[in-house]
Amino acid sequence: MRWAVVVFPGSNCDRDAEQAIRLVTGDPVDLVWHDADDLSGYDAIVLPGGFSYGDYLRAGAIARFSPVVRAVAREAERGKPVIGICNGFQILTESGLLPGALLPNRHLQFRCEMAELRVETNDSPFTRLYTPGEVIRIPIAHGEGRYHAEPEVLEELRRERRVAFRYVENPNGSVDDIAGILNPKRNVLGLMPHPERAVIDWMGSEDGIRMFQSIHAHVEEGLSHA
Ligand SMILES: NC(=O)CC[C@H](N)C(=O)O
Repeated sequence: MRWAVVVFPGSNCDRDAEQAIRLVTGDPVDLVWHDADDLSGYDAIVLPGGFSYGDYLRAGAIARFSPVVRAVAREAERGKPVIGICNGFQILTESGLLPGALLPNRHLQFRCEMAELRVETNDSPFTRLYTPGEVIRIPIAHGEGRYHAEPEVLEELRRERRVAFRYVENPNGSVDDIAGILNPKRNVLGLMPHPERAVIDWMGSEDGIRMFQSIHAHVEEGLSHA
């Protein structure tokens, strides 16, 4: 399988994601500039963290107009796994691929620290190698990570078990302690914590490894049945 890590002007976790995926899966990974309008050659797509367009207006609000976002939507529609990490999550909500919005942290501080997350479902291509209820450690680094959604949307997320991760201790004021959510088809995940920063012992946690392994296993299974 082949991965695309999309690079926007201002992305700064693209190389970390690329290296983490290579290390964990051994798969080929391409860094793809945001003016690409065709991602059909890729099996999994990563929107990495950073400050696309300097977070001007609102994080992700300008990046959503990049040509690549239409290509991401097309591949997501075809069922390919798309993971938006931090700024990638912000771009996914701004572009309507995931519901809700990411607002400035309640305390207005940028938080860069280890976070404990509860895995809420393993029914997704991103979480199949975790155990529901398991607590994992994945770092956060954001200023605009407070997840917000209208009550009807929250109700739907809960009913459809589309909250993938919750914070054990809420670091930013996110509604319902939400750290990551899935789309209705469960092939698009947005999460504020950074799994690519938790793949080697010296990083303080290796709990991100299984996220990339999960995606790899999901895609390879699909390819072997194709
Ligand atoms: N590491 C990230 O992607 C965080 C940056 C993000 N734009 C923010 O909310 O501050």
